[in-house]
Amino acid sequence: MATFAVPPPQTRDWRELPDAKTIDTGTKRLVVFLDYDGTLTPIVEASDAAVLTAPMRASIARLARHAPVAVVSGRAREKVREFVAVENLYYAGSHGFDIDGPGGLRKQVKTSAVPILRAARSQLEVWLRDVAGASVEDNVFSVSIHWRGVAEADRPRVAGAVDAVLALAPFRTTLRKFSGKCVFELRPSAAWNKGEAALYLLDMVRKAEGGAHDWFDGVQPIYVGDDVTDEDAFKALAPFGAVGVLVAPADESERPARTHATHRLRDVDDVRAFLDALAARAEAPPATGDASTT
Ligand SMILES: O=P(O)(O)OC[C@H]1O[C@H](O[C@H]2O[C@H](CO)[C@@H](O)[C@H](O)[C@H]2O)[C@H](O)[C@@H](O)[C@@H]1O
Repeated sequence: MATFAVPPPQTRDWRELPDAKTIDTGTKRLVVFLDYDGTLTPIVEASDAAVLTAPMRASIARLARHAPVAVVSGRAREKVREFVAVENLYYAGSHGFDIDGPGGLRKQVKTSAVPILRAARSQLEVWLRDVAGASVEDNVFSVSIHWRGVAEADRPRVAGAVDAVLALAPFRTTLRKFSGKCVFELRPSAAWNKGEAALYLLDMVRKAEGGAHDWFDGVQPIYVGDDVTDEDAFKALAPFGAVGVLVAPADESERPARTHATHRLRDVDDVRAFLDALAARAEAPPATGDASTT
């Protein structure tokens, strides 16, 4: 059997990444993955206030006319679908545990954990009801415990409540804790994350297009995200030559210092301009030798 070595993905300081204007998208077929919070909408105080603007919706819809587009979010699939409200996209909610897409595609990972997550959420609501500014968000296949609005002095109480609930049976064996931007997340214990979901979706796009295994040689995956949970996807897609775009404002204190992304953008406005540039490229393919997005 032939073997080949896949180089390990590189981590690097995000401040040293080139910005997305320099991406050579070549003539390959694009497959675009988009995180939601912090990527398509700015980070805001109240989770439910992070609604998509009409211009961003139009840019996503425009690109989706030319390339498969997937939204990969920590939010519940139904909620992110409702917020984005563009048809014919792939939607992966709860960090990829709950997926749907065109043609009736449906994949749910660890459905057995859903009632356990519901029970954990109820416990957390009790533990946190006296902590001003804390909130518990039901993402169906995950639970988000928000502490952005919690006073500095009370933040240890939030972390303590999450750890106390996670120490109880059956949670301690079935759930795992992760951290994001001013949020703790409980997810099912499983070898699944945004990276696995992105690989699954890439293969589903291949199947939908009737591609054989050499189909992967002709595609250019692009993943745009801003949070630590997106690092799994940057890493998983790297062997496919993916362009990983980190949305990282210069003053962003919530960014990890090192990333598996290959490029960066400053903010949500830059993301929209980037999506428009990709769509424009598909509408008027660049002449040979001029394949960048600008
Ligand atoms: O994977 P994502 O689409 O980036 O979702 C990650 C979490 O995003 C949301 O929380 C974050 O954004 C909120 C709105 O800007 C902000 O208030 C919060 O502090 C952030 O953590 C969402 O509410 C979570 O459910 C997602 O898991």
